[in-house]
Amino acid sequence: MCDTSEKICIGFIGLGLIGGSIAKTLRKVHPEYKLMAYCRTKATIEEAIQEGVIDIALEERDDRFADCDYIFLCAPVSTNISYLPFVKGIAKPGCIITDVGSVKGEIHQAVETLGMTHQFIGGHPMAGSEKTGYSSATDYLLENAYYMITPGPDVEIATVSAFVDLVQSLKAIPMVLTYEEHDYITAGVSHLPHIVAATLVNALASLDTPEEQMKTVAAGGFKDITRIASSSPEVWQQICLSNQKQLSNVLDSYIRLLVQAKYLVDNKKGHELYNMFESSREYRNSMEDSSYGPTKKEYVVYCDLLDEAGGIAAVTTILAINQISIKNIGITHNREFEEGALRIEFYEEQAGILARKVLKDHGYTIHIRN
Ligand SMILES: NC(=O)c1ccc[n+]([C@@H]2O[C@H](COP(=O)([O-])OP(=O)(O)OC[C@H]3O[C@@H](n4cnc5c(N)ncnc54)[C@H](O)[C@@H]3O)[C@@H](O)[C@H]2O)c1
Ligand SMILES: O=C(O)C(=O)CC1(C(=O)O)C=CC(O)C=C1
Repeated sequence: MCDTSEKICIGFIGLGLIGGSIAKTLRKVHPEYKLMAYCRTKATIEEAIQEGVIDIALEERDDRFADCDYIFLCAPVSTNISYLPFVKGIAKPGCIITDVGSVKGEIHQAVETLGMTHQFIGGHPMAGSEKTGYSSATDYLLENAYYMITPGPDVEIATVSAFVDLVQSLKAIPMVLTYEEHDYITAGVSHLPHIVAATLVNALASLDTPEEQMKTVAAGGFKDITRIASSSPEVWQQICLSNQKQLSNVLDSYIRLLVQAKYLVDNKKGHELYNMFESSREYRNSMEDSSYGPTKKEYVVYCDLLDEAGGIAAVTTILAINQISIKNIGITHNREFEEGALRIEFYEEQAGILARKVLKDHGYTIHIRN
């Protein structure tokens, strides 16, 4: 589909966390591409141009969208749908319109109504964060993340293939599926957890003492499970409204499990409570690191422990002296490593790279896991 003799041109509507991360990654891996964007906030586009990520700032309904080979809709889900009539009118023949929205059913239905099924490929990177905006976007957010792709029924196979290649070039892992499958899966694995996190935080707020002692002592457990409660209300309001049916179904199943858990507590059903925690532990432990979304392999360093007392303390001290923050640390007993190795997880890719260097400089053997 794309005319490869010309520079590939990609346009964005919305340049926040996800649009910004795709643009930054494209700039890194395809420096020759022409990138253009419209963003509601003028300061954002100015920043993106200054950084060399975006070449051309566009107005909201700019004629120059007609030059694009791909147009990425990167606003909240219903807002993306509202831009379809405009992009349909402006897109040149062969231009593929894609989106990054967390729900796919409604946009595919709108695409069908508008007669755009030959030019729309739904997309959804399963990576993100509770943060919003271009300033939180990175050129590595999508790395090792599944990127779900829901092609319109009339898109040519070669065109889907070219899009899959584009996604792969961003170091994401393409997964092609139907929009119905997509919306069922994401209702369970993403939309329900956001409702659980939001309601859990709201429950704590209403249960807390006047002195806010719960808030004061809230530790790792509460914070781990509620990070995503800080996500954008605008983005999540639209997701919940858009995936209403599937979300309502998974909420029903979840509420049944909560009612069951209350019954086990109320009736002191020790054996059943044990089973509940045992089965959740088994399933959770069976998940791969690579499915942890933004916790990328690059953020994890494995190193052999030197044979000395206080081995872990020595490593953490070296990292602390170099001002490298650790997210998590522990010994891993994996067949890949003969004796077991220290697994150190970092918040950022850069921290992992620096840690590898300083630990090597101190004589540690570093393992890269593929
Ligand atoms: N946040 C995540 O973790 C995540 C992950 C994958 C996909 N998504 C999806 O990506 C999309 C964008 O989310 P985000 O996290 O980047 O949000 P964000 O708030 O960081 O960015 C949203 C962008 O859309 C623009 N925008 C908002 N309303 C607009 C309007 N009415 N007209 C024009 N532009 C408008 C904003 O200016 C901003 O550039 C959403 O559809 C969301 O479902 C989010
Ligand atoms: O890691 C996070 O903060 C996210 O919420 C990312 C997350 C999710 O896993 O639910 C959020 C929305 C998406 O559409 C995809 C990914």
